This record gives sequence, structure tokens and C-alpha cells, in this order.
Amino acid sequence: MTQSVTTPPSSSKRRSKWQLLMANRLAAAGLFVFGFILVVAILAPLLPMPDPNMTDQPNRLLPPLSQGHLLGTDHLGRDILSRLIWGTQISLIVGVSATALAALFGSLIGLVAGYARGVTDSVLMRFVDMLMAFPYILLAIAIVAALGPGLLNALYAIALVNIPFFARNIRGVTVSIRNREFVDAARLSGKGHVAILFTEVLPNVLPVIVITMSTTVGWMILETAGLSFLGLGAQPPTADLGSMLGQARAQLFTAPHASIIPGLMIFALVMSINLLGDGIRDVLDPRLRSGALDRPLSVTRIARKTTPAATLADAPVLVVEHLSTGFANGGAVTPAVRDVSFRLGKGECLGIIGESGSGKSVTALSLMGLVASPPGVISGGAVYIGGQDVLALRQQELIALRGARVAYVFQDPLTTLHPLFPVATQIAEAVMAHNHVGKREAHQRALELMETVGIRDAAERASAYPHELSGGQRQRIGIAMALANDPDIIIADEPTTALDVTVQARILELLQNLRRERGLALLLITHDFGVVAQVCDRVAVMKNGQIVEQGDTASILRDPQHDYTKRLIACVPELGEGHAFLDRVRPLFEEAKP
Ligand SMILES: Nc1ncnc2c1ncn2[C@@H]1O[C@H](COP(=O)(O)OP(=O)(O)OP(=O)(O)O)[C@@H](O)[C@H]1O
Repeated sequence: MTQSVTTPPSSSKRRSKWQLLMANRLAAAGLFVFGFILVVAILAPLLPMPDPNMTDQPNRLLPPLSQGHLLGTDHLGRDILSRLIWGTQISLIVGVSATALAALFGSLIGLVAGYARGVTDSVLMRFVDMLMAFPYILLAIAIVAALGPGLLNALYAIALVNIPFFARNIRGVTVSIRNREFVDAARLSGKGHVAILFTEVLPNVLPVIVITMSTTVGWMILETAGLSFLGLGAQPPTADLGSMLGQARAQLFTAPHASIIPGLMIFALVMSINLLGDGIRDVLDPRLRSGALDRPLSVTRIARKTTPAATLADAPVLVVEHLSTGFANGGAVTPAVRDVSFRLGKGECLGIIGESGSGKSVTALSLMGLVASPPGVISGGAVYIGGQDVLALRQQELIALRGARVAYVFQDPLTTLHPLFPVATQIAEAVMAHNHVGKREAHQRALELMETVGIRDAAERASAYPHELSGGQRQRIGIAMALANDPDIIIADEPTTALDVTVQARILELLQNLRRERGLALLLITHDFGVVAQVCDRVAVMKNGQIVEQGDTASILRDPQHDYTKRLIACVPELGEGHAFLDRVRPLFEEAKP
């Protein structure tokens, strides 16, 4: 008996970069404050203000709110508001120009060093190391002392001391990109190094440069103000925020407003730029935005709108009801699995089949709360193991079930096995995770398990490292680890995809035998109907995060209801079919074209 469900996929709205930036309240506040300061600084020539350099000795050190001087006057009777606005304009121009210069030269050094490697890399990076060996503000002071005080020289000094920051960051990213396949492909297509650097590598590095600029411009303004404060930047009568602060230092106690006002402006400017910079960084780096770079929680975040029954009477070993899982992305949740329900009995095998991205792995990982969170979130449904809703359990209780009652076998054991420990040690570790046994006993059990999964000369192979075993042997070790605590359910996520056909057949046979001998419930995830036909009693077909059809394998193979199922079945070639396979499959896909 097969059931077929067809529901149009619901689309989730993706928010624009601007909306995402505005959703970040701190970044929005930073943008508002910085935008206001910027507009006022740009409009400085048009504003009805006195000349910022016009002295008026009789009216020196007037307090704020004095007649004609909203923010008072300084020690030479100059209008503080006017000097503040003009000074902010200068500080901004110098800070932004220094950032642009540091970004330009630093990124160029990083790009060339990271791409060329070898001697070029060593020479350039030693120069950068030399710059970094000095405390940067001391180096900036030394440079200005050598070049002579003045705003332009302060700008060069600040730019120079910040070059290493960009060079190191960009070199690191370039090194990882230069070995990627698309760069190799460009090289093979005959492109020259310069063209590859600017058309293949640079576009991938650009977001990092923008992010680094947005997070450093505030500090550069602060450093410029520091040099001017020491008398090495803006020279009298020109005002910038640092020189205003430096000149008002002598009247700190008699007329504190003259130093507090530029101090507050530096604070507001740097703070707003940094908040905005952090916001821009989060928006440009999608992994930061979704939280994917945060340390994941030990259990996927569960945010169910309704609470299902905590227990289910007379339930088979695994019951999944209306499971929905999505990924949070800047406030919105993009659904990956929607309203998925299935059942699995003792000793039974259910295949979950579907194309890449249909939600098979997310379904499998959701069962034990293993979807990385953030960004993962289980937004609805229940998972009953032995009749109990495990999503309602306390975290520690759910974690205790992992490996003990439900075990996973993943696609590529080379990435899941620890490369630095012998395989038997890793199986023994899995045994000890849930049993109070000593190392020796666990090791003995590991050897037995290796024999159970068909590894010949288990005692000899015990001390092998994962890279010393073949793909098939590694997958057997993965299965041995899954069996370590006699689980009720094994979830095998494409366990044979990385293997060639003969080894695949042997691994599937092993899983079949284990299932029969131990009464294991097997949830087999695959994209290959051939595998389903060989192993599974029942099959659920997934598309766009939903189960579109499920039933017993023989019925579905004989009489598929859903077009998608028909196409998946048609994709399995028959032995000796040759060209006839293509003739048979092509019309099915022509029909499916929109
Ligand atoms: N960390 C993540 N952040 C956002 N979306 C994700 C994340 N992980 C998976 N997805 C999305 O969830 C959907 C389901 O992915 P899933 O890995 O379950 O597919 P699958 O059917 O197992 O594919 P495959 O056979 O290629 O492994 C996909 O659209 C995928 O893009």
C-alpha cells in the first residue's frame, strides 16, 4: 500500500542585506549616529557658523550655551562647535584615507604573498613581521618624527603601521583559495598569474577586505587623534578632534567642556563606526549571520509551537510525527524538513530516498537533536523512541540515548574517524562512553566488534590508523562503532556512497545480516533506488523537505504514484541495458521540464 502526498513547497522570504543590517539594532544605531555625524561634517561649509580659526581673546573659555557660541569657546576664544564640525571632517578624511591606503597596500602584499608562496612570500611576510615587531603607536610616532609633524605625515604613518593587519588577514585567505579547484581550472585554461589573481582570487577575498576595513576605520580615526593629541598630526590653527583635545588639556580643570566635547565626539564617532562595522561584517559573512561559526549547542534548539503527547502507547521502536526542522538566518527560519512522518519497527529497514538537498540528512540528524544549532531549529513534531518523545527529554537524557539506543553510520568514515588514534582505540572509546568497563575490557570488546563486522586479522588491524585502511574497512570500523553499545536503531546516512560497487554490495550485506541477527531497526538514507530495492522493506521518498510518497518497497517499485518517484526509479540502469537506458529515461525528464 503506498500513500502519495503532493503539497507545493512553501517558499521562505530571503531578506536583503539592507534589511538584515537594519534588523541588527546596534548596527542600526551605529549607522544612525555615524550618518548624522557624516552629514553634518559634509555640510560644514554651508552651515551658518563662525570661522573655526577666528580668535576672540575677550571671549575665551566661554561655557556652553553662551550667546552666539552653543558649545562655548576655547582658550583662544574660537567657537568650539565650528571647530568640532570642521575637526570631525578632517579626522574622518584622514582616518578613511589611512584605512584605504592600508587596505590597498596591505591587501596587495597579502594577495601576492599568499598566491606566489616560496621566496616572495617569505620576503614580504618578513617585512610585515618587522613592522609588527614594534608597538604600532610607537612606530607611528617614530615615522612622524622622521617625516616631520603634519596631518599628511600622520596619515602615512597610521596607514603604514596598519598594513600588516591587512596583509596577514588577506594572505591567510589567499593561501586557502589558491589551492581550490576553480583556480586550478583557470590555470589549466591558460590564464596568466596576474589574471588569475585579479579575476579568480580577488573577488573571493574582497568581502574579507571590506569587513577588515569596516572594523578598523574606527581605530584609525582614534590613532590619528592620538598623534594629533601629541602635537604630531594637525598643526595650528587647523583643528582635528585629537588636536582640540590636546590643546584643551591645560584647561582640563578650569574649562572642562573644551576637552570633554571633542572627547565625546571621538567616542561617538569611533563607537558608531565600530558598531556599524560589526553589523556589516555579520551581513557580509553568511556564516556569522546564521551563527554557523558559533559553538553549536549540544542539542538542536527545539522551538515547537504545540507540545505533542509525551508518550505513545503500542508504538514501534521509532515513530516520527510531523517533524519540521529549519535553519535560522538573520531572524527568518528557512525550512529544510517539513511535516515528515514515518514509523520503523524492530528488525525492519526503512529507506529514505531523495535527490541531494531534499532533506534526508537533516531528517536523520533531527531524530537525536544533532542538527548544528545555531542555525538549526526543530520547529515542530515529535520523535518517539520506544514510545517516548525524545525531543521532550532533558538535554542530558537525550545525549545519553545517542550511541546507546540510536547509533549513526556516516558517509565518509575518513572524516568522522579521528586521524590520530588507532581504530580499535576509537571503538573502545565508544564502548566506554556508555559502559563502566576498564580499558582492557573495552579493547577486547573492540576486537570482537571488528570481527563481527568482518575485519580479518582484527588483532593485527587494531593498531592501524584510519588512513591505513581501505574505504570499505573504514566503513566497517564505522559500523563497529555504531554497534558498540547494542543500539535498537542504526541510522546509516549514505553509508556506501563513497565506496565502489563491489565493496558497496559487501557493506550492504553486512548491514542486512546485522539487522537480521540482532533485530536492529535500520534507517537507511540513500539517493539510489538500487540500494533501496536490495535492502529496504519500506521506503519514504523525499522531495523539497517533504515525504511525497511512502510504502513497502515492492509496491512502490511496481506501482510508483508520484512522478518524482517514477523518475528516481527510472534512474537505476539495468545490467546490459546500454543505450536503451538513456532512451527510456530521457522522456521522463523532458516531461518534468517546466
Ligand atoms: N547549516 C545549514 N544552514 C542552512 N541550510 C542548510 C544547512 N544544512 C543543510 N541545509 C539545507 O537543508 C536542506 C536539506 O539538506 P540535507 O543535507 O538534509 O539534504 P540531503 O537530502 O541529505 O542531501 P545530500 O544527499 O546531498 O546529503 C538543503 O536545502 C540544505 O541547503
